[in-house]
Amino acid sequence: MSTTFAKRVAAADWAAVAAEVDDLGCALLPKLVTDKEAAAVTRLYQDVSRFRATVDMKRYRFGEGEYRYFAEPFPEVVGGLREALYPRLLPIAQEWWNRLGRDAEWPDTLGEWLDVCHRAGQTRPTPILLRYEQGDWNALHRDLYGEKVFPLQVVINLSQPGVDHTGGEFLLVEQRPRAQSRGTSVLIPHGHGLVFTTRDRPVKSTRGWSASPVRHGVSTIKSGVRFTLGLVFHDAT
Ligand SMILES: O=C(O)CCC(=O)C(=O)O
Ligand SMILES: [Fe+2]
Repeated sequence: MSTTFAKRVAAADWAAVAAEVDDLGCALLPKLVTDKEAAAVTRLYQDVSRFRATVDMKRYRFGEGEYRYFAEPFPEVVGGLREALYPRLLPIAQEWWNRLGRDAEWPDTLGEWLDVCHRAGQTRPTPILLRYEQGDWNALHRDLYGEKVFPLQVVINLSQPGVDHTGGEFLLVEQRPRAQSRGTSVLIPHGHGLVFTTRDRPVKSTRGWSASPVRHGVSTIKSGVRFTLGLVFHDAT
């Protein structure tokens, strides 16, 4: 079964993905979940036993909408994709830290990296299922949960833009050194992933590489409902 997810992830042109992430801070991935899987994961939202916590985004001023943190054991597609994506994102992360003169501490497999997180006290799982209804939105933010950070993450649109929802564009804002910020918006196709910068990334200037902080969010859902699966690669305190 894990080979299924590895194959889907391998279908991306990873050299092109790396180049685009270097250019824009984010890049679309191929279809990572089938329509059937997307519907099944969406349906899980109602089964509270599959989750460890629910967050009302308005209450924390995170925007409006709701999300739930998956509890272990994860649905196969969640665990399988997270594991298959990690080794593909790893060389990009390593190259970024190399450019920034930082120590790249991530081991070769997700399991080993999560052990590192756990030893540092970041023991709680971070995959989330988000639900946005009409009028909901996600404020620009960064998913940092402690000192241990993996610099890239993936979000998958379980809904079909233009059919299940209008609006609800993924937003990315990059703070450039000594300049105004740059914004990018992406309408993520049904079942596709988007890889994006979690905290900061190297940007080249005349003075060499410097780290540009990046934030992400979601524009207001104009109509319908939008469910997404968020895969962060570090665990939480
Ligand atoms: O719903 C989205 O597109 C983004 C959700 C999010 O903040 C995340 O995946 O970290
Ligand atoms: Fe996020």
